[in-house]
Amino acid sequence: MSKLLELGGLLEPLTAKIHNGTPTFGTCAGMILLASEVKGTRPDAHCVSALDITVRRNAFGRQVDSFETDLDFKGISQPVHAVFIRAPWVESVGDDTEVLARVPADDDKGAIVAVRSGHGRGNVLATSFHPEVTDDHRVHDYFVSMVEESMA
Ligand SMILES: NC(=O)CC[C@H](N)C(=O)O
Repeated sequence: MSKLLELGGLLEPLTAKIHNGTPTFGTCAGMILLASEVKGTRPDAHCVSALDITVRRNAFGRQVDSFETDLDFKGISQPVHAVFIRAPWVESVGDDTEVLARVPADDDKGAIVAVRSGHGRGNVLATSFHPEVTDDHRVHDYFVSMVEESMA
């Protein structure tokens, strides 16, 4: 993903736009791109460093280890059904990064799978899972609220 952005001359303007405050939501590979540190990636991969997080690519295993589960998501009242497709997880977060969801604690040690910058005020959201493949729009609604707050 970062290679294509670089080849297309988009990496620099996209990075600048995100750092200038444009609300941004990354899912899965998008989370990896937004991270400040990435484990298990190519040495020449770039990241946008819009979130102070360390992520590990393919952390839950190979394509056949893709799975679905229900998650508690901070700011959304009922559990969210989450689809993980060869997903990354977040290994650590900086002081200014809010953890919004983890996989259930008995699975994969309760790994962090949703984060937001700036403790409820930041403009950058990322999930390890793919809310765009379900009919549940609540995570997208959460992002729309972030966009509205950024314009208030
Ligand atoms: N569904 C996805 O976006 C998968 C991401 C991919 N496994 C990666 O590490 O780049």
